[in-house]
Amino acid sequence: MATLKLTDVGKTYGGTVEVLKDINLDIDKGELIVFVGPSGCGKSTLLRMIAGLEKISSGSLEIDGQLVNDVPPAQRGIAMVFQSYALYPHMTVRDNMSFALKIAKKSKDEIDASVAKAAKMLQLDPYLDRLPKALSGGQRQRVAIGRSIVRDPKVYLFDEPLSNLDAALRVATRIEIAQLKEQMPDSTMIYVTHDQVEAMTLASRIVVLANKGIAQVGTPLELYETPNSEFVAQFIGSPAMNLLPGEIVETGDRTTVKMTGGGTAVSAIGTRPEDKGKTVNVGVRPEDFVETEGEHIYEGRVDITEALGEVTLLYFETKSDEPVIGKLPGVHADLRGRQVKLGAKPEKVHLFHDGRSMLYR
Ligand SMILES: Nc1ncnc2c1ncn2[C@@H]1O[C@H](COP(=O)(O)OP(=O)(O)OP(=O)(O)O)[C@@H](O)[C@H]1O
Repeated sequence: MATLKLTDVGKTYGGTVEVLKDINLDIDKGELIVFVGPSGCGKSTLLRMIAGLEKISSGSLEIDGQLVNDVPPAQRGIAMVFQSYALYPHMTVRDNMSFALKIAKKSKDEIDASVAKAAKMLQLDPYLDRLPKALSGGQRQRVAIGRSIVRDPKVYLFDEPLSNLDAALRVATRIEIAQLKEQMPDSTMIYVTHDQVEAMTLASRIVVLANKGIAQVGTPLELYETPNSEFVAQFIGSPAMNLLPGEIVETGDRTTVKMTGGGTAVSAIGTRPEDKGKTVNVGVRPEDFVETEGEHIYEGRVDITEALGEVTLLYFETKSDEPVIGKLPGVHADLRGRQVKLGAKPEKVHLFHDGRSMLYR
């Protein structure tokens, strides 16, 4: 349905507090874009500017090629779903879902057809005559989503829609949102969340916001496999990517790093002759460590094990404050106290210089 184009978008509150600057982003029709980033980085502000609930301080926002900076929210063809469902408590589910269409003076037949279609998509048929208080949190959120679907908006905006739900309901409702998206392949959706799993599973592309701007945009796997900075590397993935210091001793198609703590890392990221001698952080994801007899990136003792059922987290002893964490499938409580040497495949060894990935120079 709709494309969005943000050009040099910025937001300053009260003329002095700059929250966002130079946001450039093209969103294609049918995409589900997820905004993530540390608390206070401006995710909700950006969403609210797109919705028209917050004024855009600088730059331009186009929806389907039309400049909408000064178009009021109701005329942008956008529907927003909040974490608080904001349902009318005295109205039935049916009336809640019909309300906007009644205000828009649609015919009864049209309203009934739209509500029936949305109710079917969201499996709300059995609850249409109930009041919101007789629904679970997940069902209420589905009604809130249903209320936006009946309006057939060009763009759906979700501001942490699942954050009031308990863990099990979050999972169930997340899957429903994914199914809903499949049923509406052309709808454009933008979704703000704190939850890594929601971001990784729902997004066609993730936008990582930090330091007033966009740190990186990419598919979930692009961000996971080729983060452009230490920040993104450590923000996406849990536990975070390990970073261990070292110095480049050999450049070329493959790069060899002498580790400060002893040992050697080989990365498949290529470097130029002038990179020799540069200090770097070697990045390895917890699940990419393998025990080795040969060249190692880390050598030390397993300090603590955390068996989570499907995986065990291994916390290795370190001399610095930076933790070194490994992740193994299955239960391995017996590894505590063991002395290990860890390596990783060169394809899994990231290199960062001055906080930036050497892959992106
Ligand atoms: N009306 C306002 N006036 C002044 N500053 C504001 C206003 N609204 C938000 N801010 C500030 O703008 C920044 C971004 O807020 P925003 O709510 O967009 O962040 P967020 O990334 O959504 O945060 P969280 O993840 O905690 O919800 C914050 O530092 C916040 O204090």
